[in-house]
Amino acid sequence: MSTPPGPSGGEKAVSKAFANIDLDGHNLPPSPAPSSPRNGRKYALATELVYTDSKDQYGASSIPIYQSATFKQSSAGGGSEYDYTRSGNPTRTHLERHLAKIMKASRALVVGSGMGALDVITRVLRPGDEVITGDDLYGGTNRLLTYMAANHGIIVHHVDTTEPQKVRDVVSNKTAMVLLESPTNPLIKIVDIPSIAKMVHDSNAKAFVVVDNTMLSPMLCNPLDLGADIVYESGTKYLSGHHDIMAGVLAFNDPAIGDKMYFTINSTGCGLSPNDSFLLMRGIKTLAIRMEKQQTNAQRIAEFLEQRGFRVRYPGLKSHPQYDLHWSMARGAGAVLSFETGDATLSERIVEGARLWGISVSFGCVNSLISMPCRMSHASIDAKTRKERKMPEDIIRLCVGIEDVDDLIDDLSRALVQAGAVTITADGFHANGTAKALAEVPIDVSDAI
Ligand SMILES: Cc1ncc(COP(=O)(O)O)c(C=O)c1O
Ligand SMILES: N[C@@H](CCSC[C@H](N)C(=O)O)C(=O)O
Repeated sequence: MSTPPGPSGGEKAVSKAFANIDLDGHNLPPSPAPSSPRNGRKYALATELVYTDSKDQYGASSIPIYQSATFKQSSAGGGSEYDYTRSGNPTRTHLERHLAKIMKASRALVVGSGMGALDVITRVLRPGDEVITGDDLYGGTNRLLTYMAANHGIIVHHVDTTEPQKVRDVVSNKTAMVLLESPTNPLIKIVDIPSIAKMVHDSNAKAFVVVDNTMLSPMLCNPLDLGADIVYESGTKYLSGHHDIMAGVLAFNDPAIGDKMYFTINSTGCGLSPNDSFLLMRGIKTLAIRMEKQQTNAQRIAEFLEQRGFRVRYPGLKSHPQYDLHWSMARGAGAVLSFETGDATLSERIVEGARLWGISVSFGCVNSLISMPCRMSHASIDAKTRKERKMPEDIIRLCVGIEDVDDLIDDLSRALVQAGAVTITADGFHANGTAKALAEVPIDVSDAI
């Protein structure tokens, strides 16, 4: 891995912008609230999400959109806090400081998409470096790593990250990065982040442990507290919450990592635009209330499907084989669940029969979505690899929104009946055929490669 270049124009402007350190050692003001009210108690995250302060000349209660590419300097020597929006912009900085606070990081940076965030992170890799990652991971992540392996000389090991021993077996002094998702997308497998992070750091102090926290958001999990060096997420999902922007977020505690990532963002020009920074900032304020409602709905729907005899993957269900592990790391189960029918054509009929549930990729939005990952979000993983990784072609993913849960259940029930996935009985209806047979076999999270 390369060492970061020394600061030049743009970096100087940003280090100036990060000159204030709060009581917790965060380089954060003016955006966030003070870390604790007068009695010394920490503010709850729901409070921190909403509260922001700024030095705006008119006291604007929401951050103004500094829709300007350039900033006038007071002298020929430049040196003002901002000079050019690719290098830094007040709206983006406000958002980054707010995110650092809520992600419990010393620094956060924002870019144009979740994949953009991973691109920034993986630019530290050099030919010959090795990356260890999961066998169930988001299709776009798999695609980027495959591209890097084919074109940039990176060696990628896909292992079952639900078993830390499998990671241990491949860690070496060539390991530059261990990339984890938990829960995984779409098999909802849980990864023991603290054990893997400790083991990786003990084996190779130079390796970065990177966690994609998109499925939980900072509302439910802080991977930096669990031992990760870098956390990133797609701001397109829960953080913004309305599927009206694309964004990516990165956060770290080590200033050297932050400088390296900032250098890449400034060099490649992928920083989030002022307008999208404003929208992401607005979305974040309602994260707590959205997530609370979404996961309450998700829990009801997961229980409904399980009671009706389907095999359901959701960490809010006691039947999830890694229930305890999940709750040792997270404050909630999130709002993405998947279930199987054992028959891809049947799944297709269910998905197409839903009306309230939009057939759409993505998750974390206020609207409920239904999809077939193997044909949609994970279609970029070829069929042979999906088979090797034991990804069920019939799996249906539900991304639960904030609608009335009974309406969602009604709509899903109608789709299940219409598709012929259930048999109507005196006490309601129950999964039949392949779905029923599948549910009799408990989920084995380590059944992939
Ligand atoms: C787990 C996960 N990580 C990263 C991404 C990439 O985010 P984006 O679509 O914002 O690039 C996605 C979805 O796209 C995802 O599901
Ligand atoms: N066509 C897109 C698919 C995006 S999937 C978005 C999201 N991460 C999800 O899991 O639904 C692509 O090729 O990337």
